[in-house]
Amino acid sequence: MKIVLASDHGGINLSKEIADLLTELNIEFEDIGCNCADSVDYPDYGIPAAEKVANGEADRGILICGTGIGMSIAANKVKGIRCALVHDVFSAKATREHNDSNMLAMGERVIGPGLAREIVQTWLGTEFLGGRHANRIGKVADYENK
Ligand SMILES: O=C(CO)[C@H](O)[C@H](O)[C@H](O)COP(=O)(O)O
Repeated sequence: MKIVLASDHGGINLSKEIADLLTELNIEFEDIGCNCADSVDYPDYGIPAAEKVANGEADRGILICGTGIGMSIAANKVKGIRCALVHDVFSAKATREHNDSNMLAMGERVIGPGLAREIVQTWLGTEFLGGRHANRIGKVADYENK
């Protein structure tokens, strides 16, 4: 599995933590920035990351900003993206099982590194359940494709 990782200035510390985690887990990833303390705009990183997932350059993506909200809003504008804003382990599992989320957004100003690591490991390790949930995400895709 290949992951694309992106953050704005509000998420650089947590982004480094998640990069370390992915390295420890031996998971291939591409970090597209920003890797900078200067103020940047989250769509400039979140949208290119989402495009990489949408076009198959990456299997899934992890986005981090101050709250995760801006990144998730931006990513979900890209066709085919189901980006889940998650700050607890229960939701990390549920959004894979029920939503087949292909991107995860978190906020460095909201949660600490230990919980973020647990969320990422849970999200990466949980499979989509399909069935009734596939019908539901299919309805979202139908609307998106209209
Ligand atoms: O987009 C966000 C909120 O929805 C992110 O948390 C940003 O990181 C945040 O808005 C950046 O804020 P700053 O005051 O410019 O550092």
